[in-house]
Amino acid sequence: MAGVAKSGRRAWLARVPDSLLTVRSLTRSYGDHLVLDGLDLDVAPGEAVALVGPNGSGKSTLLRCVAGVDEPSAGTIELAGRPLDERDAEIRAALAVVMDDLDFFPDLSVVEHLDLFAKAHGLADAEAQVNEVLEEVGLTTASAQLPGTLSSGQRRRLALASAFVRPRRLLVLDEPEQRLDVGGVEWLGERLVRELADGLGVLLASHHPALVERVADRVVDLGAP
Ligand SMILES: Nc1ncnc2c1ncn2[C@@H]1O[C@H](COP(=O)(O)OP(=O)(O)OP(=O)(O)O)[C@@H](O)[C@H]1O
Repeated sequence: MAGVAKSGRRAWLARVPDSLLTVRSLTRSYGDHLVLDGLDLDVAPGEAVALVGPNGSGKSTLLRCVAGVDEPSAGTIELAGRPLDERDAEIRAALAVVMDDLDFFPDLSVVEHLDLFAKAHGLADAEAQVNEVLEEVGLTTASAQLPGTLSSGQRRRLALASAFVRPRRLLVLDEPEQRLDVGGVEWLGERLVRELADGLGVLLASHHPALVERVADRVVDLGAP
């Protein structure tokens, strides 16, 4: 499957040449441990690229570099032709990230978290958007709860919901299927397919072959020799 665009469902992608995410010669080492060695990667609008590979092969490292929370040792990352820089408001507005290590404000409820994300990004209809996403991820009845009182799967749903209440052009998702129940993974796949149909780009790392098969146009195996 690697490097091969799926035909049919999104065959029109062949006519969308612009790269949303452009990674060139990306190298990341920790001390003398070379994790990523001169990696090139493109994600086009409406395209999903899945990173697969064994534990420790560098998937999260790559995603952290793309998310701007880790510094490449060498190489360049551009989003819609602009160098990745979290001080750039357009970059911040374009990039929605859900990483492996979930991070919440302990004193903000579920609905307050989503409000914060929506309002921070200047969403005009923040309340309606938040309510819609709460319903979609099944957290309406838990909306007044603090993150610490949620189950681990509910916390994952909250993290995903935060990405869907804000503007975005590229979704960066590190093992988004983690801790979701069967229905949750089903919903996630369906939601990502809708995001792709709306022209968003998706870069995800996953250990869930069925999710990868469902959403990914291309698979990059970081464990391949
Ligand atoms: N801050 C760090 N300092 C030192 N080594 C690190 C650091 N971050 C990651 N590494 C190393 O980089 C390698 C790649 O880690 P990474 O988390 O990217 O793997 P992964 O493919 O996401 O694995 P998994 O499937 O387990 O999530 C590992 O050997 C890890 O120990």
